[in-house]
Amino acid sequence: PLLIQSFPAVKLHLTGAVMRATEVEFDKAKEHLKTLKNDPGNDTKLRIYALFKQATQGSCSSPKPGMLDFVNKAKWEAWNSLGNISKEDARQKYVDLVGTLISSEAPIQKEATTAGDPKSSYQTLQVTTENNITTILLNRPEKKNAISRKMYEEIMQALEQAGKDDSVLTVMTGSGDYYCSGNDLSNFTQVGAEGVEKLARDSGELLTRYVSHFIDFPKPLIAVVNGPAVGIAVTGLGLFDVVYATDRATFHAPFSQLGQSPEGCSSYTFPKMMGTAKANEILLFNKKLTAAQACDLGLVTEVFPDNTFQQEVWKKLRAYAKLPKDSLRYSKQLIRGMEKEKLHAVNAQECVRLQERWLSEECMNAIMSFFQNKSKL
Ligand SMILES: CCCCC/C=C/CC(=O)SCCNC(=O)CCNC(=O)[C@H](O)C(C)(C)COP(=O)(O)OP(=O)(O)OC[C@H]1O[C@@H](n2cnc3c(N)ncnc32)[C@H](O)[C@@H]1OP(=O)(O)O
Repeated sequence: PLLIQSFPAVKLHLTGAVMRATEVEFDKAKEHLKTLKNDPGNDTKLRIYALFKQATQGSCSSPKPGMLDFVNKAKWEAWNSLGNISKEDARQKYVDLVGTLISSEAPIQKEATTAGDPKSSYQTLQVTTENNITTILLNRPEKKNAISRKMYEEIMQALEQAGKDDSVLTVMTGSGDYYCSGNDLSNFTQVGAEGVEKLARDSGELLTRYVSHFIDFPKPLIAVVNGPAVGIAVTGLGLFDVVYATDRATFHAPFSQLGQSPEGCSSYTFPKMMGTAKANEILLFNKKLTAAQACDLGLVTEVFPDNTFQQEVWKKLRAYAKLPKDSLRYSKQLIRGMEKEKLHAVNAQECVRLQERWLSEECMNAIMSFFQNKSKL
């Protein structure tokens, strides 16, 4: 219902009848769509809309709406971008896309409502345990899962619980069309009576603790990157043990553009992983990577087609989660243990530099510019 309310055009078209071979599947997908609990985000809603139009009416032939008619122009562009794909192909893609959205919510709906379970008390996350896997779902899809102060605290709390619970693996993933758009820029606009210096100090302390939770996490930690990742959601990936990404994901760490500097230990993990020259393009010059490029550079373990991403990844993870828990834990300790001290030192150094950066004119201008709607990435 959330999806339908927020995108009335889709509702309008859901009433149309389609007399085709996949009619039953297509009709089922339309019904399933109405049961989605989480808003999948504008990009996905536009794709659903476009596939629906193509499946029911064929290629787009209507005139392009005017420049100022933003909503209809975005819808027209999404539909037009499907070109000449057949109605049958569009119908299949529609069914696949809805299936992916539903399956990404399925395990969550089953467990998140357990009465008295501390996992159900999060405001910015959904945390569930099933099949020996604890999943931390970043759950602010309307803000592209930007990490607010509350969310930083809740992720740390969820990691502490997951580190101690009976699960074998811990997974982090995003709700909606983004994995995560990085630090919530409004974290820097909430200046208290004690001024910006205090805000920068508190932010540095928060970030140091946040990154430390990843450095010290004792079990295999897996990122299921379901869409674009920005800023700290990219840099922190160097502290995960395995990173699976949809081919729709992009990886962007635009620090100099934002007047900031690298964090999440990326000033150490990225050059080590991919070589200094490649790391510099990303960390100094804001290069946005495709999923395939990120995989070639070693930041991503494997890339999957978007329409089978959830099925393929979760099948793999369920198999891994049957492996002996202690063996995995000790193996991770051997692989990562030697570097822990170094990583904590890098984290501390990065946070000191960031505290200075957050007080700089370069950074303040970039944040103001974003909120005045002048600059998106
Ligand atoms: C405690 C301090 C710790 C600091 C740690 C430091 C970390 C460094 C970083 O993480 S740097 C990266 C910071 N992130 C950004 O600069 C991303 C900013 N966002 C964008 O450029 C765009 O929103 C986008 C490209 C991610 C998505 O664009 P799109 O057009 O698809 O969607 P919208 O812009 O309409 O987004 C929907 C709403 O979400 C809000 N939003 C998205 N990202 C952020 C964000 N990072 N911070 C705050 N708000 C964000 C956006 O404003 C829209 O909100 P609205 O519907 O209320 O307008």
